[in-house]
Amino acid sequence: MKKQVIRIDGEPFVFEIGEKITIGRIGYGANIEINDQKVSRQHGIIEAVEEKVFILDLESSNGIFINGERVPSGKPIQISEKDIIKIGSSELRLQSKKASSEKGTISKSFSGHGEISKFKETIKQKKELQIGRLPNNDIVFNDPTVSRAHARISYENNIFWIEDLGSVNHTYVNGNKIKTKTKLRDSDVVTISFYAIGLREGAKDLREESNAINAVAIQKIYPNHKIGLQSLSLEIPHSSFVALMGPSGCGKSTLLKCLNGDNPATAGEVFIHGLSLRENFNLIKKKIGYVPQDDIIHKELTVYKTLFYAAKLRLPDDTSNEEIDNRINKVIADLNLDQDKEKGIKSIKVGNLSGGQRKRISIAVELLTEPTILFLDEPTSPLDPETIESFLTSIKKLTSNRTTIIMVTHKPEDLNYVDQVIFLGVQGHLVYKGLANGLVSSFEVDTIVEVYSEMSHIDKVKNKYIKPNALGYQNRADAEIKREKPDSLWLQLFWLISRYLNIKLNDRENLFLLLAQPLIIGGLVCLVFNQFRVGVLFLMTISAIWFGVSNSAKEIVGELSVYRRERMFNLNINIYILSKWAVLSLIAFVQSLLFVTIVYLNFKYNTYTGFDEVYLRSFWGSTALMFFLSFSGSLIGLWLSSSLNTTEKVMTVVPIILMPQIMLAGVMTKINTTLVEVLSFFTLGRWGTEGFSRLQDEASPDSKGVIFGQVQEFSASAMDVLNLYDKNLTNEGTLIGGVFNGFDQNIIAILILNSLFYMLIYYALKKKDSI
Ligand SMILES: Nc1ncnc2c1ncn2[C@@H]1O[C@H](COP(=O)(O)OP(=O)(O)OP(=O)(O)O)[C@@H](O)[C@H]1O
Repeated sequence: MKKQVIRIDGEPFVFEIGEKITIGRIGYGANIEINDQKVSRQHGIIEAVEEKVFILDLESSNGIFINGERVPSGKPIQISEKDIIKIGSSELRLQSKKASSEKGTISKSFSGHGEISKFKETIKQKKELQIGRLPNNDIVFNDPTVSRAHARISYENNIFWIEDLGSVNHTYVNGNKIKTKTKLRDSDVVTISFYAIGLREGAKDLREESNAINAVAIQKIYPNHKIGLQSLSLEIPHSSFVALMGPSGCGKSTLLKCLNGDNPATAGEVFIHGLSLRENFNLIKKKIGYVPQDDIIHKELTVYKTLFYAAKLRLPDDTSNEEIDNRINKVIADLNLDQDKEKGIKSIKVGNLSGGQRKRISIAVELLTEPTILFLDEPTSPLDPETIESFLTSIKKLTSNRTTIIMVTHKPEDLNYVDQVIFLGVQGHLVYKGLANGLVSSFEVDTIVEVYSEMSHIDKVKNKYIKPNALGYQNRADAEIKREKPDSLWLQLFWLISRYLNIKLNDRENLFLLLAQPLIIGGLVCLVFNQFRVGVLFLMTISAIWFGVSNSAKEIVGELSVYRRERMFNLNINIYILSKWAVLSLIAFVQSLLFVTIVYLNFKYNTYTGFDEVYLRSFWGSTALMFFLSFSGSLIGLWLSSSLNTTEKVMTVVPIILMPQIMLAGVMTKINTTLVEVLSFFTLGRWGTEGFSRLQDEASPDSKGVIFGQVQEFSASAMDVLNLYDKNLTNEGTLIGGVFNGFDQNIIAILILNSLFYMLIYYALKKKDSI
């Protein structure tokens, strides 16, 4: 339906062609109410007949003036964008359509669906209207980002009020989140997800009104001064399927990330369904689906669990399991993933699916939130032609559900499925936007391959460059985007831990190896040491550190695409680190327990060692220390995993981190210079071995033992026995003095190192944020 916009004292009011709009004094049920005693109760009418708009004076007392002249009453007068219409002290102007579409801002008003004056009356009569997702509300917005009971509009003491009912995604008035019950004026616009409500006009879905995307003069310059995108403007209508093409490195992914907020433009502004991406990022991010080039799912989980955890992490907390089940079934059906009803895809592990199915599961994850725009970065690249056909057919079907799809592709055959094409030439120049079948002819060539070849030459690209039209636009790219916390940090932690545990438990082979590690290494320690000595403690320390580092080193780098996508959505960095740490600690505990049990039993009951009194003392103390060292090691591993971008690099660096733990522990060789001592402060190897020795020292009674085959009396403790073998681990070193001279102090030293590693992990993860 075509629309016209009239501005009343600057406030827009949208109406449909063919609709009669009444103008009158406030309180008398007119469509446009003016708060002015000079305005009659029924003052005039505005009506649009096709492209022409007329105004009629209903024999009002004080008349209607056009450009200073009073119009005769009872006679429709045609008005244009240039006319200034005065009614009482208010000024009305017909809005230029050109201006509204170029500026790309949302019209703040509503179609009204013929209910314009009734809305206020309804609130007055009912005293309050509740808005929410469930059918028992007075106004139902059936969308996962709307809470069950989201907000309430009420009428008290002749004033209209709006109040948020503790919703997950909040209620906004004129773009500002409301925290308390707030007065609602006629001109105010309440937004809840992509729905808007105004007193004058009632409720409407913003997605029906405006382009899915309006990009106004956006440009991207990377911090290294590389130009990612030359200034360009774009309008993408809703429910369209758009291909984004261009030669390698021309800026397709850059454009995609500017449009979806993953890495925003450095100039210009993007509007999603009329809402500024920057100002409304926290809302918009929940209604955008984005599947980057890499899959955003874990191979170890089943399809159902993948979707279940994604739903738990992304949908509002008040979404019931039944609603989640329904959504999972719907997205599976929407993507044609339920064809094999017999076997059922839900129980299959993602790792056992084909590339095409995996891509669809990544998309299914995104569809759970019913995104209004779906961004896909080269989804068809790894697929064979037959799979592409069924894949794109199911993707295209989504547009009939009001989803707009923007897909980066290199494949000319993909154009058979899309409505529009955006083509970028080298160095980020926009050279074509329009219908798919007009692409080749617009370049006066015969094939798409030729378009690629032409647009790889900068001189040809410059001739075709479509400069942006951004008249009157103010650059607001500096406006700050604040990330919102997830609804509940505890729930996020709970679901992340639960998912991570599931991933670990489902990877049976790896789990078996993790548990085999302490048994094999612990067994070897018992085998090679026929007497309990400091070397055993040293190896316990190094094993603990090694377990921690190796368990965690691949854990972040291996799921970087999942991390990035979830971070963009609402992942909290501290919660993410804690979830990793919690599960890794559990593994570390089991490993430590197994290791210590073997060593303890061996040296206590294996008489071959010849020591009655010297064995691993303090079973639980040793287990606790080994566990503590192992989870400290896992922080080192997580730090490597978060700061390096490939698993290969991480594995290369692991020995560089591990060797100093061995060399600087004071066991292989004496700590005999200040420099070595200072360096040893930064190793867990040093504090761990020393801690173990002190633990033994404190836990052992003065003892008697067999050394070098002779029974000797010891006035001191087992620690001295150990030191008879190796005096290297001493505190005779220069700097240590009395500061860390004790078991407690060893623990404090490790805690200090842990804090340092934690900060390094946080910093490395934070650095991955583009906004
Ligand atoms: N984070 C970044 N920092 C600096 N330069 C970047 C960054 N990301 C991309 N670029 C540069 O911006 C240009 C556009 O890159 P982009 O990845 O958007 O191209 P593309 O068209 O998607 O490439 P491809 O088809 O190969 O995926 C390239 O020259 C690239 O090197």
